[in-house]
Amino acid sequence: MTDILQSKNIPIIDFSLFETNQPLCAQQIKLACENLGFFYLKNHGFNEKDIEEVFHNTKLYFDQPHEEKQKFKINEHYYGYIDIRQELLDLETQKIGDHKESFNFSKFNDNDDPLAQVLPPLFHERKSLFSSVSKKCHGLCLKILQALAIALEIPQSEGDKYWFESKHSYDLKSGDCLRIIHYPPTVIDNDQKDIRAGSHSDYGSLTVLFQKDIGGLEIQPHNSTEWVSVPVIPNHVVINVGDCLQFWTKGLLKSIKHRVVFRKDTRDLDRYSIAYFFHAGSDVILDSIPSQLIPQDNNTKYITAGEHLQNKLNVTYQKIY
Ligand SMILES: O=C(O)CCC(=O)C(=O)O
Ligand SMILES: [Fe+2]
Repeated sequence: MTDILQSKNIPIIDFSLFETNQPLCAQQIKLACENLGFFYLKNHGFNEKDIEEVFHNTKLYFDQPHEEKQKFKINEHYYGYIDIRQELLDLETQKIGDHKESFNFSKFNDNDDPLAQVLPPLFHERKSLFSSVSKKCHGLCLKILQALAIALEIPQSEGDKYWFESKHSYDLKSGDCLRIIHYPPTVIDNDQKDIRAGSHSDYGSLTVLFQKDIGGLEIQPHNSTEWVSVPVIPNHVVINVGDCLQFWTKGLLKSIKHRVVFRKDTRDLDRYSIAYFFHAGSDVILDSIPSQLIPQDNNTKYITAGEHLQNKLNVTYQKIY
């Protein structure tokens, strides 16, 4: 209950509005992205059974022996298994890596791509489930970007509501990734600071996040030092803006910091989450930006074109290899 109260400032948007009242849906999404960059969606169109199945297989996968998981460890494209403490998201304050393990899936292309990710047997057998959820996440993000383009009034000459969409086709080469995450209970005693996922912002366009049962996700609103809990609300997904969208809109839409902490009541329990990181095609990120995306009276310090994203990418690679 406390959690729900704490989350009162995080908007909950009914996504059935996208079909019934697109202008209203567009305004609500734009407002949420301008203020907090984080919001819940209900009536998002996912089949709850599919999401349950993904969580079920996520647990089965991480329950396997360590050697089994290591057989498909993270590759140079950032797909595969990432071990506990291998990723460190907050370089400034963390002394040890995140207390989590994860598995990154690349996009699922139907053609026989010789470079396609080779999946562990457990996932290979359930490829159609993971492929369908990955594509649904991608499709949902495209709709959210359409809503944003409507609210930002991108003119027809620039591609109107399809401006963002043209840069995010499923077949473009991009950093898109479906990630399953397991946060085991902490093994460090209470006096030492341990964290499930250090403070960071996501560097793509949007992230779709499915939480289940165990909370711990927190956000730090823009210009604030406070951390606000993002509790689990059954059948709701969490959406957040990434750095790329903040960059394209010169800070109008906010990519804010978030982290996953050990809460006292659940520090002894395993936590699982599923995230979809939605990215623009690598070759089109720096294409020209319609002037409508540049707010007229914005005091936000601009992020330098591309450098920020590049830095983030380099950081990601450095900490793994
Ligand atoms: O597991 C979560 O709730 C959040 C994970 C996250 O922020 C990330 O992997 O970027
Ligand atoms: Fe994140």
